[in-house]
Formats: sequence, structure tokens, C-alpha cells
Amino acid sequence: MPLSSETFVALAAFVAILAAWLNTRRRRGLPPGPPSGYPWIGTPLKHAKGARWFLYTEWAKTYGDIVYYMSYGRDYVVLNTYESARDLLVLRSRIYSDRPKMTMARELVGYDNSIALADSTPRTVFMRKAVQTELSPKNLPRFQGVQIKENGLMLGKLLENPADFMDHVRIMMAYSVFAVAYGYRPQSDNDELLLMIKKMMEDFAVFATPGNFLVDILPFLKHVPAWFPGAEFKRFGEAAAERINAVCKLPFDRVKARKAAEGTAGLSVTASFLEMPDLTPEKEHMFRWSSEAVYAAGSDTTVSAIYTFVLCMARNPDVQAKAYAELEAWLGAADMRLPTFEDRADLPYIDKVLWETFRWYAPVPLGLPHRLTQDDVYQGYTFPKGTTVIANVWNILHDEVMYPDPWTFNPDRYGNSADIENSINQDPRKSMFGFGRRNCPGQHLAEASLWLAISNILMVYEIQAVRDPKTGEPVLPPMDFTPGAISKALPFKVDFKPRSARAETLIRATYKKALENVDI
Ligand code: HEM
Repeated sequence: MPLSSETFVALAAFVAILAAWLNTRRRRGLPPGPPSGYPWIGTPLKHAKGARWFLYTEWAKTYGDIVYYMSYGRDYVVLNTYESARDLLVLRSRIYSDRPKMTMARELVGYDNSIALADSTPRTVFMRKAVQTELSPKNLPRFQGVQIKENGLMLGKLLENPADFMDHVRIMMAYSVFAVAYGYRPQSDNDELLLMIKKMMEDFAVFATPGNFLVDILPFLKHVPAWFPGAEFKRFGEAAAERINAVCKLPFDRVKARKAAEGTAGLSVTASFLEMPDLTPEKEHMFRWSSEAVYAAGSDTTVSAIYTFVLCMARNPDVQAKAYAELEAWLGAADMRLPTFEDRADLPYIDKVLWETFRWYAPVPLGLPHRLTQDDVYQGYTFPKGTTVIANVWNILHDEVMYPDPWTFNPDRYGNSADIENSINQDPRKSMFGFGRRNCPGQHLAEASLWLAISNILMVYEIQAVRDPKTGEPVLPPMDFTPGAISKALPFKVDFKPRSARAETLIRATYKKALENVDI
């Protein structure tokens, strides 16, 4: 009797599960970890409440710094210390730099073309290098104009409508990183392309969540045709692929058209790509995905850092006062001006406030997962080939030995900033931007935008906790963050109070100038 297609899929699934289960049972020498639960299903995490980094941190207390678990037939190792993350992801990066298999995202939607989710192939290395070069400290000054303009708009909007500060910050970061990528400013939040990007990021959150798609667990299901009953995932994948392809195509084509019409494409990462010699169709395809990565990876991450900064300033008025004292001493009070990039070396405390913001709540608390490409042995434990390796950056940055009293927001913990390499409290940038061959290529851009924003806000505004209308007591913003891969403070309220009449005049003048240049 011929098998129906449903029976065939069920049988194939059973055989795949059995094989994976038998395989996991044979292992010896794995690190300790939580009980495996059901055969093959292992430790199901989908339903674990709250952020994953808290769960991993709890496990570290019970099982040790290196924790193993198995979930749906896959091996996972969580590294909870800086040393283990460095030893493996940096010092053995040759075998720890691929990304986990994600059939839905990588194969069906097409993220195998991207930088962040593709394996560490020569193609990925080429794309990373191209982005890294464009965003190296030497090449960043060409984007300062755009950063200063978006910053000026944000400062003005904070005066007009402080209650919506989260929107103002989001728009500042998103628009400036978009302009870095493509050299123009979206018209509004309802810009068709921005809406598409928003949808694309929502898609991403759906298929980046482990366990959301059976096809990630049983990859052979990718061969099921889209019309097959129950194959909604195929149709979702096709729609998501259309969106990401459009996002890679539309703004890039606009820059190309400008170059064709005007002979130059302005100043942007894409414009530089288009100037490259030997621009073959294959290279152009890679550049489309590289430009997309600048926006996709650079907007929410930097927004998250500013939200954390605002939250921490409202909770720590003493730190804020010290930061302002440094700014005032260098830039004046009666005749104040806004800090510019040239002032950075003379404002060491502001750097420390930024680093402490990074440490206190890293925007990407678990980094991105790496995949091991061959069996390995570390500290007497065996890690099987194919293991997904996760650095618990959140736990590393709250390590009580490296960062005594980790929940205290204390910029002074870094000592003299000229000597951050020798600080007792390690430079948090060593962990929060990831590790080894896959570390963040946008680090310098992120830091520059964030430094400008926080130094400017501190210069002209005092961030205050709102007052309880009945008691008059300050209501500190809660320490509540979203649980996703890029974690952000949940909406909270604070007051932005201009520091003086002079500060207000300066904000208005800066805003006016930024508005005049808004479309340039
Ligand atoms: C505060 C802001 C940012 C944080 C905290 C951050 C953090 C990270 C982390 C943790 C990773 C994964 C590293 C690893 O796998 O070990 C990463 C990768 C990446 N970041 Fe960032 N990032 C930020 C801003 C940016 C910006 C502005 C860009 C713009 C270009 C960017 C582009 C990328 C790209 C393309 C990757 C993928 C690299 C790869 O897979 O090889 N990031 N980032």
C-alpha cells in the first residue's frame, strides 16, 4: 500500500528523532547541566519565563561556569565567564566561528546571504571586511555631519515633547544609521521602506526564536511544497524572503540611480561600495546584504544603549552631577557650547559613563550564538561537533570578581580611562561586542554615535525621575527589560529639564540649524 504524504512525513520525523536521540545518548564527557527532560526534546526552553540570560545565570550557580544542555536533539554549551569565552571563541576561533543551522531563517528566507547568520566562509569574511573598513575609526569622521544633525533634532524634540523621549531617541539612532548605510534620510516613520524594514525585523524575531518552526528541528521538512497541508511555514518563509530581498534592493538601487544621474552617490557605505573596482554582480549582491546589515544591526542595538543610559541617569543623580561637572569645567556654563568629537579626549568621565552603561545592561546580553565545526576538548570536557556555543555576556558583565558590586552604576570602577587596558574592572567592550572572528564590525560607529548623544544630552538636560503626584517622592524607573536577542528597557517615564536658560537657547539654536539641514 503506498504511503500517504502525511504518513511519510510522520515516519521520517520519527526516524530523524530516534537517530538524534540515540546519538545524544552515546555522548560522554559533556559539561554538567540541567536534567535532559524527555528523550530528544531535552531541556525545552521555549516556555522558560523571562530572559534566557537569567536562566543561564541561575544554571551557572548550580552547574558551574560551563553548562551543557540538549534541546530538540541539538547540543548547547553556555560559557559564563570571560576566560572561557576568550579561550574558545577568540583563541580557537578557527573552529568556533560558524553560526547555528537555522533552516527557516538561513535557507528558506535567505539569511545565508547575510553577514550575521551565515557561516564563517570566505564570502562572510569579504563582507565583514568591507563593512569594517567603511566603519573603521579612520573612515568614521565623514559621518559626523549626519550624526550631529540627528542629534540636534533629538535635542530639540526633547524640549518640545519630553514625554515621547523614547521615540526621539529611536528616530535619531535609526535615521542616522540609515543615512550612514545609504546617504539619505527617510521622510518619516511612515516611509514605505522603514515600514518594510520594521516588518522584516519582526519576521526576524519570529524565526530567530528557537523552537518556533518545526523545520528548524527537522530540516528535511524544507522540501515540503508550499501547498502542502500544514506547510504555513513555507508560505511565511516566502513572504519574509520577499521582504528582505526588497529591503536589500530598494535603497541600494536608489543610491545606484543617483550615481548614474549625478556621477556621484554622496557619502555612505553603499556609495563607497559602488566606487569599488571590479564590481561584479556577485560582489554587488554581497554589498546589498552588507549595507542592509549596517542598518539592521546598528539601529536597535544603539537605541537600547541610550534607553539604558537615560534610565541609569534618572536612578543615579550623583553620577549625572559628576558628569555635568566635567562637561561644565571643559565647555563652560555661562557661555556653554555642545561637546563635539574633538572634545572626547578631554572628557574621560563621559567615556566611563558610556562603558558603565554598556556593562550595566548590554544591548545584546547573549551575543550571537557561535557553532563549533569539529569535536573539541576544553577543561576536560568534550564538546561535540555542531554544538551551539553561547557566551552569557550578561553574566560576564555582572561577575562579582571582575566587577565588584555589579548592580551599582559606578563609572569610577574603570580608574583612569587612559589606562582602561589595566583597569581592575575589565573594559566591558571586550565582551559586549562579541568575540573573535565574529565580533561586531560596527563597534566604532556605535560608540561614536552613543558618545555624542550622551555627552550632548548631559550638557543641556538634567534627567530626573518623575515625582509621585501625591507624595512628591521620586519614582525611579524600574529595571525591566525585554527578553529578546536585542534587549531594551521597557517603556518608562523620566523628566528632561533644560539645565538653564542658556542651555535652552542653545538647544533651540541647535534644533533650528538641524531643521534647516534636515534633507541634506
Ligand atoms: C551598542 C551597539 C551594538 C552592540 C552592543 C553590538 C553587539 C554585537 C554583538 C554582540 C554581535 C555578535 C558578535 C559575535 O557573534 O560574537 C554583533 C554582530 C554584528 N554587529 Fe553589532 N553591535 C552594536 C552596534 C552595531 C552597529 C552600529 C553595526 C553597524 C554596522 C553593527 C553591525 C554588526 C554586524 C554586521 C554583526 C555581525 C557580525 C558577524 O556575524 O560576523 N553592530 N554586534
